[in-house]
Amino acid sequence: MASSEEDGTNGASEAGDEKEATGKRRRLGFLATAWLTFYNIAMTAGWLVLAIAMVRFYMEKGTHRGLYKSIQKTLKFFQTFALLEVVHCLIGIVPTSVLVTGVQVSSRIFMVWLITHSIKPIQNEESVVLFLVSWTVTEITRYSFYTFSLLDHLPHFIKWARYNFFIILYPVGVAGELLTIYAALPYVKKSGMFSVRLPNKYNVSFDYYYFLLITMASYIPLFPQLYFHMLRQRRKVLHGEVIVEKDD
Ligand SMILES: CCCCCCCCCCCCC/C=C/C(=O)SCCNC(=O)CCNC(=O)[C@H](O)C(C)(C)COP(=O)(O)OP(=O)(O)OC[C@H]1O[C@@H](n2cnc3c(N)ncnc32)[C@H](O)[C@@H]1OP(=O)(O)O
Repeated sequence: MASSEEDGTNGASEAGDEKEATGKRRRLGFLATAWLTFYNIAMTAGWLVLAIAMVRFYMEKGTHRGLYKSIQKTLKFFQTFALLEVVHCLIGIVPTSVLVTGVQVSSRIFMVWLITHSIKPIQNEESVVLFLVSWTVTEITRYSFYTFSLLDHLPHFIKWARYNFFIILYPVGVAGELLTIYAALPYVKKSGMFSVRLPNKYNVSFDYYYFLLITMASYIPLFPQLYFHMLRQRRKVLHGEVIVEKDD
């Protein structure tokens, strides 16, 4: 292998990467780096456990029916734990927008707790498998990307996967979520769950059925914002474009 004196490039670029990585670590500080490394390893492991459990269930049962019930505890724990990512943004230990992360995490928490946990008749819909598989592949990729980045040993495939898988997985996952909410509408309308009717002493009414319709409509303006954010990140990381993010 040519020595750095001969080509003057390998050594310089490697030194530059090392300096940038060290700078990033220094910028974060030891405690933040240690916490984020632990957090990302734990989340990678959690979503890997979920992936293995889903594959084993399907191989043993040959059907998706009952799959959600078999993995719901793991899903609820690790997806709820992801709320910490909003805190990471708020305290500034990750450079992500609070708004972007907040919308992403709230949509997941909404799907896990206010849809699939709360509306049992839709737990065996194929659309649930659609978003579960999308989420799982995405999160294993994303958290392992963060882990390897913090450890300064980022495999090229992980970096490539982080900024390419979402191109397909994001729309597929959103389709799964919207189809699941749509499948829940008849039950929500008939049961009147989570709704408050007039007259009541507070003189306030709330209809969960119409709330779900509004939530589905909110995907139209909100999802493209997240998707374009990822495309900007992709251009920045894979093509070295300098992206000046407007202050979110
Ligand atoms: C009450 C009802 C509410 C309902 C709300 C409805 C809203 C509906 C609209 C929204 C619909 C979305 C539905 C979601 C569906 C799916 O997720 S389907 C599955 C596929 N999904 C994806 O591919 C998206 C995955 N999500 C993300 O990537 C993130 O959540 C993100 C916030 C969208 C983008 O992440 P971001 O962090 O901005 O990009 P990165 O390039 O990964 O990171 C930027 C920099 O930050 C560093 N960083 C971030 N987190 C960490 C961490 N944990 N540890 C260490 N470092 C971290 C990262 O390293 C980058 O650093 P730099 O390299 O220095 O930039």
